[in-house]
Amino acid sequence: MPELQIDGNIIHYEEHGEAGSPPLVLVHGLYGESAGLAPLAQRFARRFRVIAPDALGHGLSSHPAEFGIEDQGRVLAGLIAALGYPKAAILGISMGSYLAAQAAILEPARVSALVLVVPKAHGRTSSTAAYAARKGFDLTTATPEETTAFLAEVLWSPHTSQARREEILAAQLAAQRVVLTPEERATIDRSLRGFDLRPGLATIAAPTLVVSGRADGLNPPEAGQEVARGIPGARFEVYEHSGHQLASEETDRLVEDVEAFLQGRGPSARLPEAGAARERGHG
Ligand SMILES: O=C(O)CCC(=O)CC(=O)O
Repeated sequence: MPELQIDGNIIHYEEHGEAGSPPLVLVHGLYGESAGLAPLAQRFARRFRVIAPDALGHGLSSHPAEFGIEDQGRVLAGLIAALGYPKAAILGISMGSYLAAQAAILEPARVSALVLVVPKAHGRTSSTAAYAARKGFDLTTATPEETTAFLAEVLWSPHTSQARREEILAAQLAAQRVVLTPEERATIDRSLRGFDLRPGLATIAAPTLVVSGRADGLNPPEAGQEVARGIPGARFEVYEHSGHQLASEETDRLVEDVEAFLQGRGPSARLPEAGAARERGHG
């Protein structure tokens, strides 16, 4: 499994699709990892070279004792560079959208386009921690099964059938390679405390598509709209049948919308010299 050293940390990533296709970095959500996005990555792989990293503190990447979303943003930009691309599109889901936007703010030259799915611009904590605190649920000690079952209420829209919920849950749990310890979960929670993208949003030059789910109980459409309003020229879509987790037919729509949105943005050719470095990185 490929990995690279970025800013002194090991970053594990998966790749899907043809090596010569335009690059698309796919970033997972809170407590997630790249493997959980494999079904989506494979769909984007028809048109893109999909690079799906495990973010810092997640999956098989390094688990530093402390980090923040600025570190995560730099890692995403560093990964694009280390793979030999001058720039790449980034699609982030939920927490992944915070990290993607942060990368575009800190390293604008590395980001050709942004797709922010169920984002928010700021928070005293993660939306999940805020929700859990309201309900008196301890996220740090709960098992992945307990957490997902607990979050089902806000993750899925009323349109998502019970069968579909169980299917998604089973796939997510099956894709989990690393079960986070309570300390690791607490570190991830701390990494999102007090984050505020608002001052940087106006500096984002990359063409941006923002997608919210109408029934999202974690990051509602108003949160997505705030993000879209802050980014010059951003396009904002609300998917009517989705919650925080996109409905299956609206996952199809996301793939189509993103393909259409990114089409014509210009593939980012790989730099020859950095491409050589990449081969070494694989070794
Ligand atoms: O709690 C947050 O702020 C982000 C939640 C998240 O990333 C959940 C997910 O979609 O994996």
